[in-house]
Amino acid sequence: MSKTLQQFLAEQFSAGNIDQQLSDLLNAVADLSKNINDKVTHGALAGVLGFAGTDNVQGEHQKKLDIITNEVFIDGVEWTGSIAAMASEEMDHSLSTPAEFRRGKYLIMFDPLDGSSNIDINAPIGSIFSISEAPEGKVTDESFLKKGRSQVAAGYVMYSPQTILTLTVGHGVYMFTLNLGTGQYILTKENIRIPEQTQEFAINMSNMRHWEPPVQKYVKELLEGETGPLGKNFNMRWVAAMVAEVHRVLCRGGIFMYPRDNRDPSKPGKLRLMYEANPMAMLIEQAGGRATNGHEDILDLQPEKLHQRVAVFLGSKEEVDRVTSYHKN
Ligand SMILES: O=P(O)(O)OC[C@H]1O[C@](O)(COP(=O)(O)O)[C@@H](O)[C@@H]1O
Ligand SMILES: [Mg+2]
Ligand SMILES: [Mg+2]
Repeated sequence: MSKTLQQFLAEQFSAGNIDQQLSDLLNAVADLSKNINDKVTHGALAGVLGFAGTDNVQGEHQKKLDIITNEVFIDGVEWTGSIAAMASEEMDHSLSTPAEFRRGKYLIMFDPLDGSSNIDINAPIGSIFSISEAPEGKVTDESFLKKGRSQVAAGYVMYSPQTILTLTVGHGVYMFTLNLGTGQYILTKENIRIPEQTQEFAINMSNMRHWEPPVQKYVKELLEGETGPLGKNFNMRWVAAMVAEVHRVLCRGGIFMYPRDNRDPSKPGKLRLMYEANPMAMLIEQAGGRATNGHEDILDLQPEKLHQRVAVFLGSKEEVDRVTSYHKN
């Protein structure tokens, strides 16, 4: 018989890997993702496409779906009794659990809609979440600034031909596919392992002239293929949604890179540490891969700001080791 997400979480609870509050929270995230999936699937019919006419704290133009999915996340988790506060790409500051709901022991951070530029062209998009324990007492933005290694659960939902929820609670990586007939997430892949070697890379090549020397050198070698020092040909992919790139890496290996570049020194990379890089790094490490910022493992970085950006190199270990070592020279 196929295993549902609820059954999987009940097993993880029995094994002592998660407590009741975390189980409730993960079930709530799964439920709200079905709501997002519904809106995404209906697109123009649901009136969710196009710009909202507002900017987020990072100065990015918000799409209607960025705002709608942020509200779906808030409504979906605030009542669970599992969280003390939440933070999101789309909110300037963290939000404590409203007084009418029971305060729980966890913090959740999310990118409610990842891959915003794909929304209007009906290409893959997703949601990313990271869960850690809340401190005692009042929660502020600073309470969220803990190393990624302290996450107790992380995952993403990918809205594409299939809707897939990928999850780790620190004991391997599991994928669940949404059965649209029954509305249940069914376990479809378990104990995912990323091959150590790969011949596939993903990077936005249009930024090449802005990259730092180690990345220039590495990508040049990738492009030289079997005639270069790496001695093998590489294929390239770019979906423009981190969720889809990480999903591909988890399914068949590869290296995904979003390096820092020299356009704006105040922005060390494009991706956000707290609700993009950290949860993805936890999934990647749990699947036997590696995730660095070119210098250190992402999970060991001490965050300084809620919306901090970071360079990202993640995926098959051999290639992430290589590009990371180039940063040392
Ligand atoms: O515009 P580019 O350079 O292709 O960037 C794509 C990257 O930006 C992102 O879309 C940023 O995430 P948001 O859509 O949540 O802002 C990543 O998912 C993706 O990897
Ligand atoms: Mg994103
Ligand atoms: Mg987003």
